Amino acid sequence: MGTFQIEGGHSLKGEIIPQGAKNEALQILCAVLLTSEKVIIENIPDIVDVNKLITILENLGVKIQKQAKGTFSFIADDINLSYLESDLFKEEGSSLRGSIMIVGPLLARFGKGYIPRPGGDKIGRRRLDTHFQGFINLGAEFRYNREERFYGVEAPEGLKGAYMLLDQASVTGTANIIMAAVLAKGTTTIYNAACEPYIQQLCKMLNSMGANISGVGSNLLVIEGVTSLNGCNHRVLPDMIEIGSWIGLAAMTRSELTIKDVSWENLGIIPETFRKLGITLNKVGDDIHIPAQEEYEIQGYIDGSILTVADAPWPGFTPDLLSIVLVMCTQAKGSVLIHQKMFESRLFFVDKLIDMGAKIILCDPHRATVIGHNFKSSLRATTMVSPDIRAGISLLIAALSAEGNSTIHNIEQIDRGYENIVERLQAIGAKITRTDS
Ligand SMILES: CC(=O)N[C@H]1[C@@H](OP(=O)(O)OP(=O)(O)OC[C@H]2O[C@@H](n3ccc(=O)[nH]c3=O)[C@H](O)[C@@H]2O)O[C@H](CO)[C@@H](O)[C@@H]1O
Ligand SMILES: C=C(OP(=O)(O)O)C(=O)O
Repeated sequence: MGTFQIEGGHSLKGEIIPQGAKNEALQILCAVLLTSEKVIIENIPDIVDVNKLITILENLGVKIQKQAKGTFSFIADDINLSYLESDLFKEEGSSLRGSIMIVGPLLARFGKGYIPRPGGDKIGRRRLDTHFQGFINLGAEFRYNREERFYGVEAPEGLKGAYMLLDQASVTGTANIIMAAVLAKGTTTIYNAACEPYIQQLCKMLNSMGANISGVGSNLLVIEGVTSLNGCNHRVLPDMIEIGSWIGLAAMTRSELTIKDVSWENLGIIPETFRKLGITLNKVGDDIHIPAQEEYEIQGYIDGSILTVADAPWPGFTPDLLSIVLVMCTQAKGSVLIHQKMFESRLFFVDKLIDMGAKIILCDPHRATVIGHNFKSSLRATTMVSPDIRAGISLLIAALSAEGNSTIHNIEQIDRGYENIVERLQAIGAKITRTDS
């Protein structure tokens, strides 16, 4: 188990370059299975979840070559479908959430797709009905082995386009159905589609491969099926969740930071949400410049009532930044209600912040009220265990702000989604070291 040792209470300074987006990369990597031609992807983050998916692709027979840091070529011209029935696949496929998105492309191209119950954060129920109902709508037969928790879809005669209204705007579900539908016969209409930048990027990539998807960026996608797709070059966007994490870090440590090349146009409501919490964000070209701020004051509503930050499908605020916003508010001037609507077990980590001296009331599993200290008293250093990826980075930010030495165990959770974090934080002045045992 890996551990971070952190000496907190120091302000940081400098530039930080965001990695490529984890959740986009996971979709884009699965899409290489849709063609036998060469696909080149740039800006792939070097993080555990992405590397696990690359291993799965390798075991499926995809020829993969590293061309430069973050740039790989993929050729899926000789796929080994027997891997899907192996014990190795049961182990590897269940170790991350993103593996679920190999099912759509495999079903579309080879008429069958299997997956063990995928892993990912333990942050509440994470059902897969939207994915499989979508495949059934396209004509696939579905089976589920309850004992082994193993899912399968088959369509020996091929898929047929259909109209569907998704029961929820699932991000990976929409990606999976899109990847199945691009090679289906006829027209598929997906209403209540998720439209996060991850999905928009996937659609752009698929269109550049010869797919015919319209409505990109909206919740109504129309896909005219084609018989085959060709290769392409694709570049993954900067990770908006990492960008939000660095904004939270700058605020909590009262540091001046510049986050480079953030792709402002793809950040949606994220900058405005941080501004409502009193953070100054300057747009300098495509960078975010955050000046060192002695304090940041949470704005109220026009009628004077307390601000709520809640998650929602895009263009709403992403649930993956709520833990970071929460930790940041522990030192804000004012109070806020954090409402995590999507996941029912994602706020329990606040116990650790309460141990550190934060003023938080967990109202119920979905809602927490935070009363900021306005830096009148700092958080206390402590020893903690990272429960999930975003709680993990939030605890790390708390530790960097707290006076004294903190220890965070189970940092493998953070490794899932943050590249080379120790070196990158050290480069801006953080006192952090890592031990692995
Ligand atoms: C690998 C990957 O890309 N993971 C992301 C993806 O997970 P993932 O695609 O697994 O998440 P889903 O979008 O399917 O659903 C997330 C949760 O929100 C609930 N839900 C979803 C849509 C909706 O309209 N109403 C609703 O209540 C679902 O029931 C579920 O509990 O999207 C999540 C939601 O942005 C992010 O937290 C994850 O980081
Ligand atoms: C919940 C997340 O990831 P995953 O869906 O891969 O568990 C996340 O990135 O915050």
